[in-house]
Amino acid sequence: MAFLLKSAHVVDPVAGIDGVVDVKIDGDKIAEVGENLSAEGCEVIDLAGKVLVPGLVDMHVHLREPGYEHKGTIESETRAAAKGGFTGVCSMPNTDPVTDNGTVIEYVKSVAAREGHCRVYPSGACSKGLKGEIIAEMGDMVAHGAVAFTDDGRGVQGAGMMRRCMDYGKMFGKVFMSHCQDEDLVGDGQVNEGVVSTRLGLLGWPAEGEEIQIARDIALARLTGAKLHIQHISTARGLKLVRAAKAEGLDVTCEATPHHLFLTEDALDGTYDTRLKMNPPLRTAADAEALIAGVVDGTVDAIATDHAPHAAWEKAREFELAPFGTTGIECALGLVLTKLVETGTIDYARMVELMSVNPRRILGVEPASIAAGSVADITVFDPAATWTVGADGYESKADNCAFEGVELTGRATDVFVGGVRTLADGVVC
Ligand SMILES: NC(=O)N[C@@H](CC(=O)O)C(=O)O
Ligand SMILES: [Zn+2]
Ligand SMILES: [Zn+2]
Repeated sequence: MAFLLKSAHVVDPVAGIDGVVDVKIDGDKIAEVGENLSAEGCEVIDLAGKVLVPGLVDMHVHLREPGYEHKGTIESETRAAAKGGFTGVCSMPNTDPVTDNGTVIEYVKSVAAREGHCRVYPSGACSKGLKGEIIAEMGDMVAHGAVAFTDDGRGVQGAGMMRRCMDYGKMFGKVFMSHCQDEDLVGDGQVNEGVVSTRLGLLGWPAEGEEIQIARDIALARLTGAKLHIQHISTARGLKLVRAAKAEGLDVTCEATPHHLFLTEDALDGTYDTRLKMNPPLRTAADAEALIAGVVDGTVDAIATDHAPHAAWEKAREFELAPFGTTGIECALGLVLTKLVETGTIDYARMVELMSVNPRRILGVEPASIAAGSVADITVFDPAATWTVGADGYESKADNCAFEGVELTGRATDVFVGGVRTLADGVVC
């Protein structure tokens, strides 16, 4: 199938484009980029007023399948990804069975190939069963297509175990993605430890419970030479550790989520809203400010959602009993456009780095560019579309979105994955 995408404002910092041009797709590749391209043999899509960028990749997503299909499925959550403007997601291994061997990787891939609405890049566990005791079948998982190792949902608790995982797993060349949470220190912590936890009478989850493992894993990356990526970073001091590691020349990257950038613990005050319960917890305004500064100065490499669907009945419990996690993949682009681009904090090119170029690079998956010969993974959005999160429901099976009710400007309209249309004028295909 050939498409001529006409008159969009194309932004691609890698190809060095920032202007109105046509893009021709032929089969799974971009055939031509330029002015006034011929429409012969093409379905023409007029994108005047829209912005066209290399396909967005969310490097931190919980698809829940296999095992937790009551929360979400590969079909429903990749549908949510397409609606949000994403061409690919990295799936997390805290499934049941845990994604800790090649067979489960193969299962995720095969369901995604059959039912998925975007590319799925599976991550594999560091340890069997996420227990932190025995190294998972890393080589087997990589042979079947795992792109990264992580025990996300938990951190690897033992420093010696993490060192052995890195020492062994680094030969496969994949990145180690760390969920930093010292379980001994965090215990049953529910929300950020401080004024708000005291006022709400909830057990505190101290910043140090995250920072200790960030520091530890940076030290272990130095010791072993493994590539390290810090997941859902949430504190100012944690970010400072990453900045110092980069200055030292270590191969260390990090991601921040929209909820840690744009929400703070203050949102919890007086609400006990379980949609605002997640790991790591919402932190202070000073932490969020520091993260945004990191997005601007390059310390934060990627914006990833940690999309974590849960069933309504699971979240409709007392705060202490509700599971941790918020959905976010359907509103992430709108949030970044509204809160970072419209405000002049970053430009479109930086947004593309954070949501497309860097996630692909860190995961080591095929790059996508708006250039002839590149794979046709493309995201198109209307920067002027105003909408309210959750007002027309969600494509995700879950509705535990921390941003429900927030008014945004900017929304994905069209998505192509390998030249196949997965979102057409706002409707998932
Ligand atoms: N972030 C969360 O609060 N929850 C995630 C797990 C995780 O990312 O650690 C989940 O699987 O629900
Ligand atoms: Zn996590
Ligand atoms: Zn996660």
